[in-house]
Amino acid sequence: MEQYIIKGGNPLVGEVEIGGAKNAALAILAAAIMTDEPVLIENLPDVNDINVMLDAIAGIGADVYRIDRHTVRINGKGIHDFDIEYDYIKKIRASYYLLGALLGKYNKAEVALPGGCNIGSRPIDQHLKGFRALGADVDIEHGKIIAEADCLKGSHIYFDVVTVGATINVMMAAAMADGLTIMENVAKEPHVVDVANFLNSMGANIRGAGTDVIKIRGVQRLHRTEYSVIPDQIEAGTFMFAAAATRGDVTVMNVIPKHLEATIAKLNEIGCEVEEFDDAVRVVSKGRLRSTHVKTLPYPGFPTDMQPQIGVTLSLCQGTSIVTESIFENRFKYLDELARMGGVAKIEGNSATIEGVSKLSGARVSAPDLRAGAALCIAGLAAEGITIVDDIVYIQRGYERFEEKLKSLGAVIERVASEKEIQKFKFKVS
Ligand SMILES: CC(=O)N[C@H]1[C@@H](OP(=O)(O)OP(=O)(O)OC[C@H]2O[C@@H](n3ccc(=O)[nH]c3=O)[C@H](O)[C@@H]2O)O[C@H](CO)[C@@H](O)[C@@H]1O
Ligand SMILES: C=C(OP(=O)(O)O)C(=O)O
Repeated sequence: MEQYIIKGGNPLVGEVEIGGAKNAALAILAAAIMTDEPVLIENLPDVNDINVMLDAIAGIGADVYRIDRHTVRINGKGIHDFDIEYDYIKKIRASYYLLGALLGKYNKAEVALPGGCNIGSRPIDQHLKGFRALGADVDIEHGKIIAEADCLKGSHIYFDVVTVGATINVMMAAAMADGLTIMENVAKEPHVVDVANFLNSMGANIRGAGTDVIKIRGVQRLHRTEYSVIPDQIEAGTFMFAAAATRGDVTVMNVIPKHLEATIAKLNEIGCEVEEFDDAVRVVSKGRLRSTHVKTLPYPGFPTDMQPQIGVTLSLCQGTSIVTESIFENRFKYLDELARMGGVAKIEGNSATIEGVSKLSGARVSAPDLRAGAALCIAGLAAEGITIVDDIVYIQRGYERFEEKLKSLGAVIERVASEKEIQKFKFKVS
């Protein structure tokens, strides 16, 4: 098992290139199999979840040709199997997108119940409600979701909760249904818009993505396209909070500043200077930062996927901050790990009260999930002494060359795989 070992205390300084959005790319890869013509996708992040999705679609017969680390050509013509057996696919959340894609194209799909980070109970009832409204029979048997329809028919669907996954999944299936689908109370995240744009570039007729109501007029076939995935707002935000927590000066490059508004607002509130450019944002963090309150909400609210990163930063701000997690009930596990480093927080229900401390001290901690793992690395970078982060396999699900990017900003961090390497690192930096 690999670990990160970090010697904290260096302010992060410099420029860092942000990759394509994992959560947009995963849905786009699934949607790419909905045509029998070749689709070229650029700006893919080279992370584990993407590789699992590529293997899964190749496993059912799609032609997958990796042009380079960030570009792939996919042709769904050869798909011969609508049953996703592939062992790893059930471990990723986005496996559920293959249901919408296969159901839309072939009117049938069998996919293992999805996994993903253990951040809450994560039901998929709204996905199934949407498929059923389109006329599919949906059952769960032996750990698999089995969906089938004679013919999908457009429908009027009101989602009971705002869900990114169900919005995208049902949108994919409806793209090839007969007639008009109207989806209300949908998610407005940038990746919902990106997937709609991608499907439209293949000939779909989807209007309203980015608002509360999406209207989809089904088409009979989709066609070839070339598409570049949007930048990852969560990767960008992670580096922005790393700059804040280490009192650094970091410019995140290749971003869409509009997608980062909630993050920028919170950085301003705690006392960072934030400068916006056309496709870059600079964060300068000087002196002691001050506390603030934050509540996670669907976009354009503050993203739940950035809650651990701001939580760690707030633990180094003067005063008391309250963090309210309104999307997933189990996203505070990083605070228990942070306590080993001197962090002070009290969790009550879906709120954490974080008392700012003047310093954190390095310790051995475990990444409980993807974003919590990244947040603990931020803590290690800001702390005095050496931090070891175990279970970085979670971080590798969603961050490309994380340690290399951090190193380019002056961080002292290594990816190691044994106690011997840990000792070697300690000797080198002592
Ligand atoms: C692979 C991927 O893109 N994952 C993202 C996706 O997860 P995911 O698609 O799982 O998250 P959703 O947006 O669907 O979930 C939002 C809320 O709706 C609830 N819900 C969801 C579906 C459903 O059928 N029933 C239901 O009650 C969930 O429990 C949660 O409280 O969006 C989350 C919210 O932005 C992000 O944290 C995840 O990083
Ligand atoms: C929680 C996340 O991913 P997943 O939904 O795939 O678990 C995430 O990207 O922060």
